[in-house]
Amino acid sequence: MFAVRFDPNNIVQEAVAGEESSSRPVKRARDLDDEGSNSSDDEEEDVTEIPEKDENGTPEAEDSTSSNVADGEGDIDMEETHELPKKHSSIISRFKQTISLQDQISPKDMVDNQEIAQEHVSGNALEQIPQPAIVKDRLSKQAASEHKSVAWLNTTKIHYDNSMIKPFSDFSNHLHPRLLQNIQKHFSSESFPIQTALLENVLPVINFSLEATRKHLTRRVGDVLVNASTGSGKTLAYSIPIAQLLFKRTVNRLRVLIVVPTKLLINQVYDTISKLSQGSGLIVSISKLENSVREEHKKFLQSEPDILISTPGRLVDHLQMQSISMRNLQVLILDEADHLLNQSFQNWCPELMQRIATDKQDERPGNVIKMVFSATLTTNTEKLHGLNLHNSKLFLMDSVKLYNLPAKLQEFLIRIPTAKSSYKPLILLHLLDFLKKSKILVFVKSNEASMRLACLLNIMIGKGLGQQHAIQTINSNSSKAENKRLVAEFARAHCRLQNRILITTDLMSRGIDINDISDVINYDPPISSQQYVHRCGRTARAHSDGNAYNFLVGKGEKDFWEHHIDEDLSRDVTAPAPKDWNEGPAPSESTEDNGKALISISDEEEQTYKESLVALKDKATGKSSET
Ligand SMILES: Nc1ncnc2c1ncn2[C@@H]1O[C@H](COP(=O)(O)OP(=O)(O)OP(=O)(O)O)[C@@H](O)[C@H]1O
Repeated sequence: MFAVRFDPNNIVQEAVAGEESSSRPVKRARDLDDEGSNSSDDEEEDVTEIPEKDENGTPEAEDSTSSNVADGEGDIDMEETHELPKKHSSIISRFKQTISLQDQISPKDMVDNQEIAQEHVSGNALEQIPQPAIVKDRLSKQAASEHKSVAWLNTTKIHYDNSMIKPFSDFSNHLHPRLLQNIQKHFSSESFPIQTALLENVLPVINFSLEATRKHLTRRVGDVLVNASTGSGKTLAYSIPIAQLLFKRTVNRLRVLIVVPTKLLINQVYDTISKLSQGSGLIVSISKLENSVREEHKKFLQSEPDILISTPGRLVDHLQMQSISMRNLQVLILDEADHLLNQSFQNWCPELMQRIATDKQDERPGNVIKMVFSATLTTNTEKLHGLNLHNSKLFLMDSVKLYNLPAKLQEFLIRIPTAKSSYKPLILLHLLDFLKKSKILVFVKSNEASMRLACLLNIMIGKGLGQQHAIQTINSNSSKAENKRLVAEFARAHCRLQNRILITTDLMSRGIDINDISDVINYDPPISSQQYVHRCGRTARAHSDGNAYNFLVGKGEKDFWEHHIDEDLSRDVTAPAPKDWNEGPAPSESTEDNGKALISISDEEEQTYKESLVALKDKATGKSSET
């Protein structure tokens, strides 16, 4: 998982050189893939764990992609780079999309090619090669935005908004009484907006089918795509309908399969469904890498689960071992679907689709209800097409921008002049001092950078620069157990006396549900709008407040944020607009000029900072660091 090993000798050169060279992100995922797929999207199954070996002693297939993970930058989706035929079909598919978009352009918006041809070839005897129409800028921007979501065109859009909060008791006619009781007891008395939207649309159809004829249940309900912000309660949104569907089942058969990308998510989903299904006798099973596949195989044969939660790799193992049958499958759920669909190992998706068709002896779409959830739902036509969707409804808030941010997220842009980029760690320390009693995640571009930064901050604090903060880092030098312990400790920690800070790579950007993280700092910029959404989504969860701070060095990073991240984002009408920290006011009662306070560095501080860098180097090379 953590492929980049810590090289202490590089520690100081990179502390400075790395900061200086970071004014423009080097390589962007957007350049590689429309989806912005990136290293973190190929991470293995447990954010806190080191790659495991399978029974033969070889690394698990999922881990094979993870060697790129720790270094957030410059990573390329393995599938995109190595599977040429697939790449060709993707290019052809995009070409077709462009042609179809071009068909929608009205003649008045075309720029006359002939005129341009005249300009360029006059005096030249060569004949102009026919060119596609050039679209005027206004329309090209609009077309570009539509082009991004062209994969969603053939869906019925169901819009919802943040006002759609309802008491769960309003659904009492549609929910089994015990299920309603479980929801109110373990979760909440009110549904979140995406839950309201989904329950209103899906529950009546499920209940009608349960009472009338079950024959066409799956096709009647149709497929469900959900593009809802991080922390909006998607897990409960899909768990309630499936609990309602199965609450009165009499024979245990595998009827619901939930595929998630990480072990951590398996546990969260299992916890939710177990609480919901109390009193129903439903058998909910999980399948994950740390369990013995043979033990699981035996268990599933002895007692077929009603609901199985698995990661894709382990699912394929069970399909191949015939541990489970898809014959009675009614619902397939893909959680964090964009992440899952970016994973191509073991060809899990086509393999699963093929197996469903074979076991059900029905290859037509609609033989299983597919529910596809993400905060950054894929806009890749090819990937959605592979799911064989039928009568699909797309739940979304905004049809112009791609992704929604949590309603109560406040974003800050902290612009750092390129000349000051080598002081980034010190500027970070200023910010940490500014935030009080906070639980903070700091995202950096690589595993090594996280270790270096944590070490440097602790040295600076030790030398009297800034206040006391509890700073930890998730890194590969620690054991699997140690990383797990650190995350658990961070989740439990109170911040009454000092800030709790976890410095991490994008390993922590998905699937972490810690509701009291108050601040996320993008110390190194994310490489795509998707990554930004997931990082920021670790705070402001479940309709709580949260802040995201974006360090933007020089014009390059600011432009990148504006044109490649912000452009894809939609914010609720009541949500605060991003604030430029340099223009204040910052989230503090302080009346001083916060922007300057953050980036201005006194001579004394500069001196101590330089000493800290030397101490860091000494520490890395094994010399005594104390002066
Ligand atoms: N109706 C509700 N009322 C209060 N809290 C809720 C409700 N529904 C869900 N939650 C809580 O909100 C938190 C976030 O939910 P969940 O993890 O399902 O979000 P998500 O949309 O899947 O986020 P992400 O995309 O980041 O994984 C959880 O702690 C969950 O228990």
